[in-house]
Amino acid sequence: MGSQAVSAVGNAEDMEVVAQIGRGDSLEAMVDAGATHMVDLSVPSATADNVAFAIEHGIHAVVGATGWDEERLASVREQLEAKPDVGVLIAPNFALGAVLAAQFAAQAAPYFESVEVIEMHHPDKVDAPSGTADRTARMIAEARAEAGTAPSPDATETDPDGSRGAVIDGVNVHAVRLRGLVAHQEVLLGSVGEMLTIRHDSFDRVSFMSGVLLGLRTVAQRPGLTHGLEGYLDLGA
Ligand SMILES: NC(=O)C1=CN([C@@H]2O[C@H](COP(=O)(O)OP(=O)(O)OC[C@H]3O[C@@H](n4cnc5c(N)ncnc54)[C@H](OP(=O)(O)O)[C@@H]3O)[C@@H](O)[C@H]2O)C=CC1
Ligand SMILES: O=C(O)C1=N[C@H](C(=O)O)C[C@H](O)C1
Repeated sequence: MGSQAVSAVGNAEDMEVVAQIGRGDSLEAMVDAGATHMVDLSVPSATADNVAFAIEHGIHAVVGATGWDEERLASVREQLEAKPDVGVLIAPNFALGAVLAAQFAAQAAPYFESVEVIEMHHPDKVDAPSGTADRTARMIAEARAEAGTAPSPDATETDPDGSRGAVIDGVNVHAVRLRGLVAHQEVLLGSVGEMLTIRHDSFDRVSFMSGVLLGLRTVAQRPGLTHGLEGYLDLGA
């Protein structure tokens, strides 16, 4: 993702790559190079420190790396209080279709008795479930709670090996890791006699790059923390 982003930014007429940082490199290289924006596509164990450094140095941050829970997001909001002009976008998924699919799933979720999320990725991915699935499950749970929808029915009494997946805010999330895959997600919504499937597929990592560029072009005009690329899109109510 980092290499793809460097190419995408390098090919954009209104942007310039001034520094490329990998594991073991000093973040000071960004400051020395006069960077105004940072794209973080590192790993869950590194991303929070990278963002803290960017905020401290007044650098706008577009973040695609996963590993952002409520506690970390709250910490970013707190750091931004001292830097009110700095913008941070934390986007679990930069692909437009994935952003829309999560929105559609949340919209549909209150109308079905059951809902579960299945995310499918390449086996080199270090985190499970995906940031996208985590975010989708939370959006679904919020929509169902607001509508007063009952929890999905589930008569399971024994599951010693975790076959029912992770449960995020009451929504079961299943993670598949398979060679050949890139990034895919299905939300299954069921009621008696019917099922709606909302599926998105990223077949190539190029699918994420227009979102990275949109983030870079917008983040400075949106001080504070934005969680999810949908915050920069006009998707209606
Ligand atoms: N938001 C989105 O749309 C998308 C987000 N992602 C997320 O982006 C992240 C990267 O994905 P991907 O490129 O597939 O993963 P990779 O593992 O291929 O790349 C991660 C890179 O980060 C480097 N790295 C590790 N630690 C640090 C550090 N402290 N500082 C700087 N760089 C570091 C790694 O270096 P080394 O090789 O030396 O370990 C590696 O080059 C993941 O969290 C993934 O979930 C991925 C796709 C889309
Ligand atoms: O690691 C990946 O590949 C991806 N990571 C992000 C996630 O965890 O949601 C986005 C996309 O699914 C690809």
